Amino acid sequence: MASFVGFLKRIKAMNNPPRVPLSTESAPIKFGILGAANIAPSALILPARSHAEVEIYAVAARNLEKAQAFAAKHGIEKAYGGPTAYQQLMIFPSAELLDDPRVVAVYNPLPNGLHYEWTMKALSAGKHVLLEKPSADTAAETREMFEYAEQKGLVLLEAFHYRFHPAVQRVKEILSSGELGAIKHVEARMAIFRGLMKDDDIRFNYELGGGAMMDMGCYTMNCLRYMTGSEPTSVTSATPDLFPSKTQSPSLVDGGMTAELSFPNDVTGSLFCHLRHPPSYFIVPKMPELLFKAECEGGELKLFNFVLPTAYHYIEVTTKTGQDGKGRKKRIEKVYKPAQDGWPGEDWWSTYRYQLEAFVNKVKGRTPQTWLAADDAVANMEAIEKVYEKSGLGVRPASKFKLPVL
Ligand SMILES: NC(=O)C1=CN([C@@H]2O[C@H](COP(=O)(O)OP(=O)(O)OC[C@H]3O[C@@H](n4cnc5c(N)ncnc54)[C@H](OP(=O)(O)O)[C@@H]3O)[C@@H](O)[C@H]2O)C=CC1
Ligand SMILES: O=C1OC[C@@H](O)[C@H](O)[C@H]1O
Repeated sequence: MASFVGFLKRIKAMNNPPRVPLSTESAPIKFGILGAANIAPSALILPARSHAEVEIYAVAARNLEKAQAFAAKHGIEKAYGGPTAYQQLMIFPSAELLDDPRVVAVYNPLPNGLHYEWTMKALSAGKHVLLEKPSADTAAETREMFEYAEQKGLVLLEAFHYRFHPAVQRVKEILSSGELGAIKHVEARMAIFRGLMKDDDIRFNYELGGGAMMDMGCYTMNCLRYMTGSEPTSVTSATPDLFPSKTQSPSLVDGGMTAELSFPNDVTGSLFCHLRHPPSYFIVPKMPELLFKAECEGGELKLFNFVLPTAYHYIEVTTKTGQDGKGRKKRIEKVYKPAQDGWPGEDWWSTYRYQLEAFVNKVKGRTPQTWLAADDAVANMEAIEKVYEKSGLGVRPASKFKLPVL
């Protein structure tokens, strides 16, 4: 009962976070959002409310009314709209989002296939970028974006928000502590049932970098790599469940993907992701899946809900031999707040709120509690490419955009 009440309280506070006044001592970072994206409220606008150094200042959408409605709904001062809203074209006189000198950081939640183009443009305009996952369509694009950010002295973060949550970090700590011995096998699963996502969702659009492996698969791959602390040496099998495209035959879009991987030191990995998991017995919707599991020499560990642990999660640790040397022992841990003194966090902080804390610290030149470096983003994309190559679908089409050399 207490845990159910706790769940309700966390959900309520996460969705209605307290509004803190903007800092008068440290200039708030003014964010501009590219696209009135569905994910923007959860991933940035709500988390920003409880951060004194963040102001969601501008939004740009391809349609002015949409931009204005979004701005009005979320209390955003500036709305840019129309075909040049994301950035001014030379022939148009009005300055738009990326040309607005007040915008310090850009949140890029555009479809995957547009991540590279608009991140490069944002960096070129001198903005820090919080970039949605997966970082781009290809590893080469990812590398280029991070190299460019480095060259410009700007912060670029691929928004793998789950990595900032204390529960996920606790799992990593347990696995690294040696308590369970060497990891032998890891598995990550993320799936939702068919019907939840419409067929015209950006996630099923090949040209926009669609596919389950890009969307949910990027988390599963990231999680396997993070928890093992290594890169897959090979993809031993990759089986797509094709999305029945009306415009592409044969379809190159995976509605779901199952892959088997090899990691160094004889560690094996499995991943499963599905955006339209078919019902059981043709009619019974399957439960959503959000699981990370590690089988180790001395026991096993399960983390239920590794992607959105704030709502609810549990870490189940089973040791083969207890400390007295006998039998199996099982314990459950739940970690909603950082264990280490000095790091801020509330049990209702979403993964996105923890991520925003780190992003702001980085922009402000402070050391974040944790971070995802450029190499991590590139390696994740390389591993996704390996899965697509093995599956026969091939990597997603690279962007045609090239940053003009001035
Ligand atoms: N971190 C997380 O938990 C999550 C991350 N994501 C990631 O965020 C990104 C966006 O996802 P989501 O918010 O669901 O996406 P939406 O379907 O809301 O699309 C995002 C925006 O893309 C813009 N857009 C630009 N060009 C196109 C085009 N050709 N077709 C469709 N839209 C276009 C639209 O902007 P406009 O308003 O200008 O029309 C739209 O608002 C993806 O990369 C996804 O992987 C998504 C969900 C969760
Ligand atoms: O967190 C998420 O959950 C649902 C997905 O489709 C989305 O893109 C992802 O980021």
